[in-house]
Amino acid sequence: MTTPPVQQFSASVARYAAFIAMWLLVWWAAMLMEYQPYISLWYPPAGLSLAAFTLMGYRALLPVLTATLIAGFWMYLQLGSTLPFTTQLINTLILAAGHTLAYGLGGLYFRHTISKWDIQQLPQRILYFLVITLLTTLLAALFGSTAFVAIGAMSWTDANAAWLNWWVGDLAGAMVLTPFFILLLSQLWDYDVSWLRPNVQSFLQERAHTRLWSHKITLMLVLVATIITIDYLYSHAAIAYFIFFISLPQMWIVFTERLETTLLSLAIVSVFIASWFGFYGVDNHALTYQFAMCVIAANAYFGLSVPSLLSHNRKLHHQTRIDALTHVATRSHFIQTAEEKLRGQRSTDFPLSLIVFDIDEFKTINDTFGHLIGDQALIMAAQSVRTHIRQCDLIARFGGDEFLILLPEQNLAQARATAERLRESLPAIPTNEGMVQIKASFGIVEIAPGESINEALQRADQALLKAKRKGRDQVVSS
Ligand SMILES: Nc1nc2c(ncn2[C@@H]2O[C@H](COP(=O)(O)OP(=O)(O)OP(=O)(O)O)[C@@H](O)[C@H]2O)c(=O)[nH]1
Repeated sequence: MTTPPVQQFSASVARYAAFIAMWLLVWWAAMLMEYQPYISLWYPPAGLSLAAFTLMGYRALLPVLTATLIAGFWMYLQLGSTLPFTTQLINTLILAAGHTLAYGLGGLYFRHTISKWDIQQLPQRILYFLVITLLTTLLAALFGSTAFVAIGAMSWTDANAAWLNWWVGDLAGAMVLTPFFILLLSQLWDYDVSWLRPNVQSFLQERAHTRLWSHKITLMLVLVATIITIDYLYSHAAIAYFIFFISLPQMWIVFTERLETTLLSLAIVSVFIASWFGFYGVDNHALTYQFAMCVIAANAYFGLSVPSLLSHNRKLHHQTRIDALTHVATRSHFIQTAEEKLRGQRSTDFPLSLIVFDIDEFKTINDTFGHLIGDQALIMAAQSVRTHIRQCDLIARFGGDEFLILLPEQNLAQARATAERLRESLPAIPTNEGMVQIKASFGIVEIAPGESINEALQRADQALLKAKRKGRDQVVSS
């Protein structure tokens, strides 16, 4: 059912109005964190604007521009400006356009790159995000300080001195808060942010430390308060640098909590750093704290990619060990295990035997009943063998319809008996022409002293060939 246009329009208006209110709230909250008039460690609206353009695309233009215009007028009101209304309007427009243009360019470009991402490319995504944030905030600082000169609120000399601090403040706001706001906006308004989510669920489920989030965040806040207070009391640069150690408990959260919790704790800690710093009202070491906020956030983002890389790695590792069709071991895993067993066997003198078996007339099964039934025959044969061998034995798919079995502590006679048992227990597969019995030929060897796995495999293959030549469905030893 499609929504009527009037309803769609009012939903969009409500969404834009709510966004503007949120932007102004964030902007107002940022003012509470100022450590000197109009100066705070960071500029949180930068993160919200970048998040809005990333999620909404060009549709964010109107609400961001409107919010920045209202903020501009609000400032004039607070300052009790006596400038004529038209001058205030033009000045505010210039300032708002600078902010909107910079974050619009950055957000739209970031949005454009997202469509090209692969789910496993988290580290590249993070790098993209950091570079785009660096450039966007630089642009915002340059546009902003130029706009201030243009409206006569700053001289070129002042702008020259101010743009760097402006940049770092915007950078801290955007770097720490953009992912948090992206997640928040997507939860409020149902934007698709699957690209933001690393595939870490299985990894997190194995972690034991989840649900202690409140303890972890409390620890971080106590550390922040202690460091800033000691820095305020002793004002030594070395003490301020300790704020970088907040990365450690933050990493603990990254590795043990969900994405939402990680981004929320980053936001809380940064708000706490800025507010605590603002509370003391000093500007000693401001840059240290600003850069610490950026570095802690960037570290946390890269940390987020570790669990996803680990789980991807685990999947690949599984793929190299387990055959995708029959779920028995792969050839490479078999060879590796067999070599390890052979080394162990040489020190203990226990026998070690090998079986190679190949399904008889498998091509005919494929050609008569189709490849899906052929696949089914491979799966059933492998599973049947698996249930008839011991826990310590290993079955692997060598390729096609050929399988290998490793039998530790079995001599040739015992291996022969095992092979006979396996041959007799092979199942029948259901086809549209009734049940068809799977048959196979077996070649067996006992690995001789000094013989390598490859040499033993070649001997077993020769025995298998003999079994085929002798009419199939039988066991031949070598
Ligand atoms: N369905 C299916 N067929 C496969 C797969 N891998 C290989 N094959 C087919 O398996 C057949 C192997 O046939 P062969 O072992 O050469 O010959 P055969 O018909 O079994 O005859 P003998 O071994 O001499 O008894 C080929 O037709 C391959 O195309 C697979 O994963 N699934």
